[in-house]
Amino acid sequence: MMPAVMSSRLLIFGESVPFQKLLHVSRKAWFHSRVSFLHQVDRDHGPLTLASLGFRNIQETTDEGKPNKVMLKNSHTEVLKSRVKAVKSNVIKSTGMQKQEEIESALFAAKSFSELGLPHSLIERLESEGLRTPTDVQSAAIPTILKNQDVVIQSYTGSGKTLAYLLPILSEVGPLKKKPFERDGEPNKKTNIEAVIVAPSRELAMQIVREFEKILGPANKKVVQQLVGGANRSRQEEALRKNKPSIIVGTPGRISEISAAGKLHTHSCRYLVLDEVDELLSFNFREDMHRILEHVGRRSGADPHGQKSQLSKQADRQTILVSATVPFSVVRAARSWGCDPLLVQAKKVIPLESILPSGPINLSKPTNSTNSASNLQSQATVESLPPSLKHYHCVTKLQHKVDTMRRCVHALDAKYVIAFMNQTKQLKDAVFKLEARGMRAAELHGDLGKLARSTTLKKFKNGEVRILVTNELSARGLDVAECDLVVNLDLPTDAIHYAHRAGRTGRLGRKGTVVTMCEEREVFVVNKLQKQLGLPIPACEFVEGKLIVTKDDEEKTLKL
Ligand SMILES: Nc1ncnc2c1ncn2[C@@H]1O[C@H](COP(=O)(O)OP(=O)(O)OP(=O)(O)O)[C@@H](O)[C@H]1O
Repeated sequence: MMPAVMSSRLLIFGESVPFQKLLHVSRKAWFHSRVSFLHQVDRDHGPLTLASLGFRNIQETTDEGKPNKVMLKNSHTEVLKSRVKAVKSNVIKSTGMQKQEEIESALFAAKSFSELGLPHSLIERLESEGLRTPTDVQSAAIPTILKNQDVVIQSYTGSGKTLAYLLPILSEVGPLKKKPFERDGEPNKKTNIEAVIVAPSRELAMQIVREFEKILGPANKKVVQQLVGGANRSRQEEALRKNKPSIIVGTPGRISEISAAGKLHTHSCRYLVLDEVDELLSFNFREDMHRILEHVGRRSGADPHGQKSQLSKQADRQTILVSATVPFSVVRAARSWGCDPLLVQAKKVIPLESILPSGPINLSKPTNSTNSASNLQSQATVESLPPSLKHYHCVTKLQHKVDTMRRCVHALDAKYVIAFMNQTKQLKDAVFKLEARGMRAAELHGDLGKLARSTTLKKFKNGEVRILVTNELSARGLDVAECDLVVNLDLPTDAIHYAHRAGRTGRLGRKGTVVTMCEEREVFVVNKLQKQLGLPIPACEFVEGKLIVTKDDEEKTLKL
């Protein structure tokens, strides 16, 4: 039995850490079990996010009173602690053994990128792009990744998670990397592909490529190459051969296809990043993700099923998992794919081992034992949404939804609107109606060709199109800073989908509004979302060009 220690705020008796056990299971078997777990969670309990999970903010010990693996791996977080100011100290008195951790209470807020251990060349590039101050999640993630830790990065939409992993990678890979004298040890030998970044959609992968190119500068564009589906594969293979990029960014299908054809050599790759990892765990990507996880940063010739070879293989690459929403399936996958991974959030870095599948606890908010599971789960999902967002719902008949949206756009004087629908046919009809009423609208969905999709996105970004009517394709990752209104013309399937859709507005601290249109019979779904998200979504109407919150709802939501 593992003794559990009580903190002043938490009392959680834990599961035994499954990591060692997992090492005995063939990788294929556990990958598939992760996938089915994700589906199980979604089906049975609705969406789970990280903060809906339990944390042990304590160090554990073995029966003999020796520190266990969790304790030993915390030297890094100790280092981080020394760099930051602890805002609160939890004095944990335990049964005779044990140091304590205050990792969760440390405040990570660097005032400049130069405080984070990045090379000068990279900081110069950041400055020339007008990037001076890191966001909270960047302050926490960059030094952690630079210490070669496997990590799961979780923070709300639009908080800058891309640069949080991109900068430490560019610090070690490509022309801006640390000079030998800036490093602690010997410079690494140049390998072929040094970093692989996987994203679930073409648009997101292309956006990540643009972010890399922006930081690398025009002279170094060839360091990074995109391998996305829907584009000419032989041209991509030719570019790989000619340009010898150090970093590739792509979608699972295309990366695994080119890898299977023997045209992509990633065995000595140092970084594997899975952006929107919870989406990448979905059934659709299972085969391709399996291949990527088996090959990237894995030396060939090793026995894929032996425990020893798996351990040595695990040390070969650094695995970085990223999303605003992290269900427990991701936590388990991270433990299996990585080596003692850390969870990095905006203001805390904690060992992933300390997260439990039960008892949703959010350490950033005071809690007590009387909190219901749904309340705690709600707090969890809130962490995936920017705090500056305003949420409303509007009850309307199905046939009036588009007109109501038009009035909503006028009432809020929104300039960049993203409207989500679930079916392509209805989506096209909505665009038709909007255009007929003189609004500049365009459709964006998977049935469109690559060129049409990128042209539409460009038009939306440069303001030619005011309302982008789209589906789940655009819910994740799409970064249009100016987007000031998100409208759900159809309800999202669950709170996680709501969070990603909503997160297209209010990016990086900007203001944003989310309005969900629903029929009378659908109001119960909105009520459920309110509970799961732990935030008020009051009813509103659009009267005389103004958004008016319904009186009853104002009172109800105040009680939330
Ligand atoms: N330190 C910074 N200073 C200024 N702008 C930044 C900084 N970090 C990131 N940004 C910008 O903020 C925007 C949002 O960043 P990013 O897309 O990485 O967010 P995200 O957390 O990954 O969001 P999502 O979860 O929706 O994918 C981007 O346009 C990015 O260039």
